[in-house]
Amino acid sequence: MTGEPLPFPREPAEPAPGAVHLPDWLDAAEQRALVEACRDWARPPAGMRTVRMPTGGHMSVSTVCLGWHWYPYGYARTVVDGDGAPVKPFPPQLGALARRALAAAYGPDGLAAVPGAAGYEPDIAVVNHYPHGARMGLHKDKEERVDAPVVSLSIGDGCVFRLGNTETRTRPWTDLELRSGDLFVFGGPARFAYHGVVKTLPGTADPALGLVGRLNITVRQSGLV
Ligand SMILES: O=C(O)CCC(=O)C(=O)O
Ligand SMILES: [Fe+2]
Repeated sequence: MTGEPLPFPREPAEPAPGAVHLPDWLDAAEQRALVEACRDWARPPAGMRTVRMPTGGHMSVSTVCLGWHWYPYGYARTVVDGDGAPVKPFPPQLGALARRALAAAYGPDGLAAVPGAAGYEPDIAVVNHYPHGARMGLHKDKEERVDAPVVSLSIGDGCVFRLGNTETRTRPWTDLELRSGDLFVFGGPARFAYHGVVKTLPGTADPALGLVGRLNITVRQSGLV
């Protein structure tokens, strides 16, 4: 897979108003650095764990949060559904990267038109690891109190990402492939759209990343104090 020419160049796309996909936004060195950072963030205390849902089952992804700890369904400063430790701090470099991401996605002149984009002050990162076979059902990121965009970075195996609508968990939706290094932003009218991961594409990552499965980092602004 890796190293072979792609059948066609992947172009920037706006699959829905406010939702922007920039393929290959992170270079190889940035991806490797984020993989290393994720390894550190994954360590206990307040390390990576699978989230237990109120229905009793566990999510198939493993998750670690920075800044604020997400649990179903809220944010806390400690791992209230785990070891109880204080959540690791949100790294300022991730904030700077996310601001660059918004400028790239919307263009310097487009930022003003997207709520919360121009003065983006993210304070949460949710890091998900998808082992082979993991997926994420359609959901909204709705525990944040403000409508500032969500910045999503994908590393490792590709996946089929489903962007739905804001009203229902049903069609219409758009399926797109997110690959290692891709940036996906959802803000504006797409900020509270349903979305999920239908499946990962095992074996599609560059082995040099030293990563099994897929990593996704979403950067968000909580609006919490
Ligand atoms: O893995 C992805 O691309 C999406 C992750 C996601 O939707 C979430 O963490 O809320
Ligand atoms: Fe989400």
